[in-house]
Amino acid sequence: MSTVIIGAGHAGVQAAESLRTEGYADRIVLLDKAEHLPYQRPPLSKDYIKAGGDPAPLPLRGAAFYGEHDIDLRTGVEVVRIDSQAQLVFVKGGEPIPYNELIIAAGAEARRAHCAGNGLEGINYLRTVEDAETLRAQLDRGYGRVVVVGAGFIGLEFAAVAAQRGLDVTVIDFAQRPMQRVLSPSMSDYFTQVHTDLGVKLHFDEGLDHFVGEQGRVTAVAGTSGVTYPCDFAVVGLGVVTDEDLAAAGRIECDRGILVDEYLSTNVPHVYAIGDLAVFPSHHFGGNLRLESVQNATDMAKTVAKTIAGNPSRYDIAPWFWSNQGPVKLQIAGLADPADVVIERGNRSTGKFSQFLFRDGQLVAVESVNAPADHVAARKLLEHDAGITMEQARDHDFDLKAYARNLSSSAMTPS
Ligand SMILES: Cc1cc2nc3c(=O)[nH]c(=O)nc-3n(C[C@H](O)[C@H](O)[C@H](O)COP(=O)(O)OP(=O)(O)OC[C@H]3O[C@@H](n4cnc5c(N)ncnc54)[C@H](O)[C@@H]3O)c2cc1C
Repeated sequence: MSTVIIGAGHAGVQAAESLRTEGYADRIVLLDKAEHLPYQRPPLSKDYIKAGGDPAPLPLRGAAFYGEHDIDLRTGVEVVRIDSQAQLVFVKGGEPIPYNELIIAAGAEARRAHCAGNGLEGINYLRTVEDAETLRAQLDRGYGRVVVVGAGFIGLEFAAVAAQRGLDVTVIDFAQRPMQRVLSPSMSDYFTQVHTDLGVKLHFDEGLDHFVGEQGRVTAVAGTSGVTYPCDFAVVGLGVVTDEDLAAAGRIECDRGILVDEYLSTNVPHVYAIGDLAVFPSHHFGGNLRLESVQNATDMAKTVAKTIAGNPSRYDIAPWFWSNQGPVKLQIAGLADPADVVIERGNRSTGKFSQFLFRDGQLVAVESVNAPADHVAARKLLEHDAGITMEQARDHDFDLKAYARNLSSSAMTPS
């Protein structure tokens, strides 16, 4: 008997560990096409590219961990095909590997810019440690102009570091405001100010039209408004795409990711999908959802491990996320919608506050700025479906921490 895991990222490594924690005693084979010891991605747009940042990517687990847990980690091994009838995975240049249970945890790739000039030198993405190394080398010069395409989390995290390191930073996005897809409008406004204070020039309603180059290297980014932004290099942060080919060839259903049910099972028996590539039914969202976060990857991994170890478990967790941008640690619990009613606690002028978001009178999300205690309390509330009322949120004497503490406790660790 064996479980094969495709992808040794946050989801795959956690799944392997959790299988052992849950008492799974059979063989675990963990495959990754990257050559590295599996590493953490979030620092790549944060501490790793700061001045004097970590010399090497932070490993997800120490090198000894895999042997100690009898996990057969094979790096530099790319899965090229799944035969779900014969229960085999085919790898590049190697023998097919049989499985009894298969977990697909292959993550996602940075979405490429499809426009004229996209093959020029100096156009960068930020997903892997190789990408981060290239960018770090540019940042180490400590000067120059960079244009960031995309005001999402990764683009803005990079922009903040680059500005703090003395570069001239411009960000363009076809959206109307920073992190539009995931933040309330008033929190976006706050981040506009944060980045402006750092010296970042933000241009919204400005799509990427094409890249301009000389002698094979990018020299400017042309926006859809007709304005051209000169640069020495560019960073593209347009989100991610999942590789559906691998799954589709194995007759596994996909729709902008691999479709799973609440047990994280695909339509094919004994095949599960977790992490960035899994599209799952969410009662917190009220529909199908695909999330790109460490919380989602690790919690899905823990859930699927329980099921495979003989304790079928549903995945139904209130999502949470964090992002570091300049002086701000943003933490989000739940999922915001632009139409939500916002109640602010704390004072944004102090740089430490939270926004409580209500939909139809129910608490649905909390966005916290440098307020980790609020975030931890919010996660507890949302996890227990024990939202506070709008009156309580407005009442600054209401003791949120005490209220959350009194809810039956569950394992929670602030990131
Ligand atoms: C720069 C950056 C900053 C981020 N910051 C944050 C943050 O602050 N907070 C947060 O919550 N999230 C953050 N994220 C998102 C978070 O890192 C992802 O949600 C998380 O990595 C998803 O884990 P995963 O295991 O699903 O995918 P991944 O971590 O992408 O792992 C997938 C693995 O599968 C391997 N693989 C793919 N295809 C194959 C194949 N065919 N054969 C073998 N191996 C394969 C890949 O090499 C990879 O190692 C950040 C991401 C990036 C890139």
